[in-house]
Amino acid sequence: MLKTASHSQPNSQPNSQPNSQSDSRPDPHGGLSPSLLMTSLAAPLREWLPRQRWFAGKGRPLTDLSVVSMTELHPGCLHLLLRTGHAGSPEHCYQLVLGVREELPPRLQHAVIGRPSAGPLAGLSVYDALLDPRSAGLLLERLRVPGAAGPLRFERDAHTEIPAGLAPRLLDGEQSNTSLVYGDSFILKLFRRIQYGINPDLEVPWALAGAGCARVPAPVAWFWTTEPRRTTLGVLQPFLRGATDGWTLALRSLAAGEDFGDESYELGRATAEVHLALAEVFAPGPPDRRGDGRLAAAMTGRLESAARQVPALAPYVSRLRAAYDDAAVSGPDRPAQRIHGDLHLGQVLRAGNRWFVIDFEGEPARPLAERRRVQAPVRDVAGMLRSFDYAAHARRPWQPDWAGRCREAYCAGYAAEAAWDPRAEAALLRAHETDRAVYEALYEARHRPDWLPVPMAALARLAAEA
Ligand SMILES: Nc1ncnc2c1ncn2[C@@H]1O[C@H](COP(=O)(O)OP(=O)(O)O)[C@@H](O)[C@H]1O
Ligand SMILES: O=P(O)(O)O[C@H]1O[C@H](CO)[C@@H](O[C@H]2O[C@H](CO)[C@@H](O)[C@H](O)[C@H]2O)[C@H](O)[C@H]1O
Repeated sequence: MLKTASHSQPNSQPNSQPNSQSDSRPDPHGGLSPSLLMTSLAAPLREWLPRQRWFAGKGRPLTDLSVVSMTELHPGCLHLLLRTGHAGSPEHCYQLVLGVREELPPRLQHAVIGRPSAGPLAGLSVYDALLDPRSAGLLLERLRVPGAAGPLRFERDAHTEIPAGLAPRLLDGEQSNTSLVYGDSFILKLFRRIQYGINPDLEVPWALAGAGCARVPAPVAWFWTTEPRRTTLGVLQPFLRGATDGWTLALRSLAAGEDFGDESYELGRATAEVHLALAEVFAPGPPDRRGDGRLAAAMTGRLESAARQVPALAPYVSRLRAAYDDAAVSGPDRPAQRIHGDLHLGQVLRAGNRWFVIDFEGEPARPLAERRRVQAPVRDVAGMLRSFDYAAHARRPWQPDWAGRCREAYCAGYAAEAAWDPRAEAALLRAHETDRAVYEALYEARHRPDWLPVPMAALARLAAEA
């Protein structure tokens, strides 16, 4: 049984055994060194990367591109961890699965990355192999039959049956990562922007499943790399067939002029249930001691850093600081605990009449260590409240009353389950909402500049009220 792997003891070495899929040939890359590979790939990748939704360096010239690790998954299919650098910014690392063919058939034209004009791949077609059903199928096979390929390790929960040959399809829609759905039975999420270490999107659902929390789909297989250090790369979990995400449901409700109060109330209950389970399985931390000003200082630091990257924030900085200072008053110092960390309507799925919570990665722009830290549970509440505001903005004209009713109902549902009401901690909630909107401004500026006005409108409001 492989259940002892990366989850229950995230800092221990896993038990994976090489199997028949492991590369046993003396030179798995056929003489292709990473630097030689980049003589072919640098030019097409410079064009292609900035067009990807998950690429966090939009609008900033790419100064460096280098290979962190390179593994042949099967002939003509390379797994890459790629380091990117931008002048004056920290480096990022991305996961790519590249296919190489002489000619791309028409059905794969949408996956093309480029046709290198130099180096060992000159004249060949390079493409995103996750869009190729053959490579996607072979990836599932790797997970089904645990083992190693170069530095990559594939593991699974031996108790869950994963049938062979499930047909893959790429999940369409807006995503920060890339997900493949297999036979409507499983969904594999490949993390695109990689931060070294165990990803909370594997760690947290695994722990919650172990504690019997039925609000979260449990991981059934996963893969990770040993290079440059142990890092989660992808997670397979059951696909909730026929589920609809909260964002889609909220927009439908707005379009139909309907109330979303009952749904919001149930969502509040589901959030509290997950929080209670998290408090049970992960050790709590010392409360945010608001009185000592550390919380306000941390939020102010994030605001100032975001304002350096998003100039539109600058006019609001001094007023927004006041919202943080307001929170730095004495109040119930609730213990900090592991939370979702990036809770919004896109992270909740309703299947049947039940809400599920997914995507425990936390805010992708934050350092991994920070995302795995204990935080105030009110932060997740603030995230969802912001999401009602996003939905209300997505429908013209802006519908603040709809959002207001959702907020009240959501908090009431949370209070019914958690036995404390987030609304009773108004200043703290407001500070977290502001901090969250600052994060959103940074996220939108980097990934979806057209959406920047939504968090900016909230920040203008919050600043005016401060
Ligand atoms: N277990 C699941 N069952 C059904 N759909 C899922 C499941 N997990 C994720 N999804 C779908 O995939 C989308 C993206 O998943 P998510 O984990 O939020 O990825 P990302 O972090 O890349 O945004 C979700 O909005 C949802 O529509
Ligand atoms: O991709 P993730 O789900 O990990 O989260 C990131 O992308 C989200 C957008 O897809 C972003 O969420 C923001 O936009 C949503 C509407 O599309 C809205 O419901 C959220 O409230 C808002 O924060 C999220 O912040 C980001 O981390």
